Amino acid sequence: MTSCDKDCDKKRWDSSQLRKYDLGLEPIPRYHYQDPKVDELIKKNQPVLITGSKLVESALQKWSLEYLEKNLGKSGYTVYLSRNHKFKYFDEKKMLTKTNQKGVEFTPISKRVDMKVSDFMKRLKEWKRGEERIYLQQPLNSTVGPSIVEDYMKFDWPFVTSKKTKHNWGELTSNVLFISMEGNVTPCHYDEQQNLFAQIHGYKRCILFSPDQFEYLYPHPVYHPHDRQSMVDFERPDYARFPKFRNVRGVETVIEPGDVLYIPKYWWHHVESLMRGGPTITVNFWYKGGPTTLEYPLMDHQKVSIMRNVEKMLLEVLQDPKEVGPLLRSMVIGRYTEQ
Ligand SMILES: O=C(O)CCC(=O)C(=O)O
Ligand SMILES: [Fe+2]
Repeated sequence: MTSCDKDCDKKRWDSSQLRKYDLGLEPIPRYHYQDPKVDELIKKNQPVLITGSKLVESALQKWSLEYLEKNLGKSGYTVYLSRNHKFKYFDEKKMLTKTNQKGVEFTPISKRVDMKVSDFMKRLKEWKRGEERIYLQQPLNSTVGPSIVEDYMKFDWPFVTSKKTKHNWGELTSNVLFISMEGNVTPCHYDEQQNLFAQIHGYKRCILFSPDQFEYLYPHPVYHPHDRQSMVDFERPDYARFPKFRNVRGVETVIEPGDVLYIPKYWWHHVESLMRGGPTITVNFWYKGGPTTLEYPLMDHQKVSIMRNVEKMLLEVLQDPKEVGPLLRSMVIGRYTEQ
């Protein structure tokens, strides 16, 4: 990764702003948006950092915190609160409640609240060490004000639509707006959609792992509220429990305003707003995967999808998440394992 420790015209960030992990990482390739290598990589479902595109140019200079506060509108926005710097996503529908007996007993470490943008911005500005950290994550919808609609319409839609068409993606499902405090971390997880991740303000470090790293990253069971998230805490890996994590291999980059990172579906990603780098603003473009043809040998993400379906089916027939593990163990241990 090109750090800006030295030899940079303008020192934008340095490696002391990156959190430290014991991981084997290579750089993510970066190419100008007109370089044919971009589409070669996307075709192969490989990540690529796309530079020089005009995708969110209409927002680049304009979308300051003040502008967004003034123009996002008065409705409530989804904000996560966390006691530490980690914002590990959880699916409330998978939590055990009176009306959901199939759910898992679980106490989330972060909270989801509805907040007016002005309250969020006030907390962001006045935040002091020791207070809960905050992270706004909300799909852009029709309640945003007219100026934001205008900026949005001026995004380079021909650019993203040509990617969608060329690579046979499905429909655009959402554009999530992320407004983060410096130092916030979205821990390692994968999504089931294609993602063009467009940086608008500040710097984010993105660490990605291929779907073939499944067994090194130990995802929570599918029925768990932390479905699609790694169980490994990158800062204090429990190697006794997750021994294969020592062998995980990934790629990384730091994105800056104007950069667009292609995060292929089922690729794991860990995202951190650089420490002491100020707040960050990102908009993603999430596209459905599109139709898949079953060609053999299967691709690694297709195997992950098969595993997800097996887990879902077992819960469906067993009706109790506690029974899924024992059944899988008695099916596999000693029969499909060496021991
Ligand atoms: O920017 C972040 O913190 C997380 C982004 C992410 O996970 C996504 O766009 O899928
Ligand atoms: Fe994600």
